[in-house]
Amino acid sequence: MKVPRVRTYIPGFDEILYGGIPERNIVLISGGPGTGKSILGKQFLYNGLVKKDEPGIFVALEEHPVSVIRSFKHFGWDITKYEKEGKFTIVDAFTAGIGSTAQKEKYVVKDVDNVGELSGVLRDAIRNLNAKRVVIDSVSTLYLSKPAMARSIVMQLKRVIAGLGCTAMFISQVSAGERGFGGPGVEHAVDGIVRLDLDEYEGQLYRSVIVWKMRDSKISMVRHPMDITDEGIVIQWDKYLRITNVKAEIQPLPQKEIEEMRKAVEESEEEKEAVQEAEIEEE
Ligand SMILES: Nc1ncnc2c1ncn2[C@@H]1O[C@H](COP(=O)(O)OP(=O)(O)OP(=O)(O)O)[C@@H](O)[C@H]1O
Repeated sequence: MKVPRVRTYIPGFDEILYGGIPERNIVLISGGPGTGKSILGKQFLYNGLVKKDEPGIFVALEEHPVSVIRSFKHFGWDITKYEKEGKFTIVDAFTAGIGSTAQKEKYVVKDVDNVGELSGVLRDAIRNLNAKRVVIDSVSTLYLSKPAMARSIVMQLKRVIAGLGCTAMFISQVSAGERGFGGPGVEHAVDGIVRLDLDEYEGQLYRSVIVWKMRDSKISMVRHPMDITDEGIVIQWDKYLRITNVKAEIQPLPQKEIEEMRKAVEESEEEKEAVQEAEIEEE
């Protein structure tokens, strides 16, 4: 059975996922510092609004809400327009409501150590906006001081988010050079894992992305080169990064695989349209 997909519209990302993220999946976006995790999450939300008119929520645990808006704007993504229309909001789990700007925020989590409070605020926000996309930046902040609780925290959030029909990215911070994605409890609890990397070879930094797992989906099995541009993230889905002991080089992917990915993306779009048409006819 074909699973409905949520297109990210991030150049190259839907291709390496063979059509997009399966609906209601919770995807861990894992990576070291500066690898582009936050940008990827923001682009996922912004594209949902622009391309599909799908409301979105950004849970800010690492950045002040003002900085969150600024970094959307840095890429030319006018998120305030959607905020005014009631289609986008920030859940402020950063300021604890302290400060004049913070007091204007509608959705504030006072105690981030209380996942019940966060889930409650998030549930209200999803219902009020009729949100379809959620990004938590970063989920690892929630269990930094209590790793044994990581799995139950992630499961509680997953129940609320997937239960209300949303698809989400959970950003997970790992140390530069660390091989894992966020601890065994979390890695098995989430539906998908995408890892962003920044590696140095011969004095040059290379950005890359690899899909480690995605429930109910075929995935690209190679590491793809990735760029951060003034318009956001661009994944070179038709190339892979070949790393040997001494060097890394960008290689083209076989044409057959390129065609298969391109076709899967086209089909997922056609299927969504067919479902929408069927729904309209039913009404
Ligand atoms: N316009 C741009 N062009 C190229 N690179 C950019 C641009 N804007 C930001 N970057 C790069 O994006 C990186 C930051 O990305 P992002 O904030 O998503 O990282 P992150 O993975 O969330 O990091 P952290 O976990 O440290 O917060 C910066 O290191 C910066 O070099």
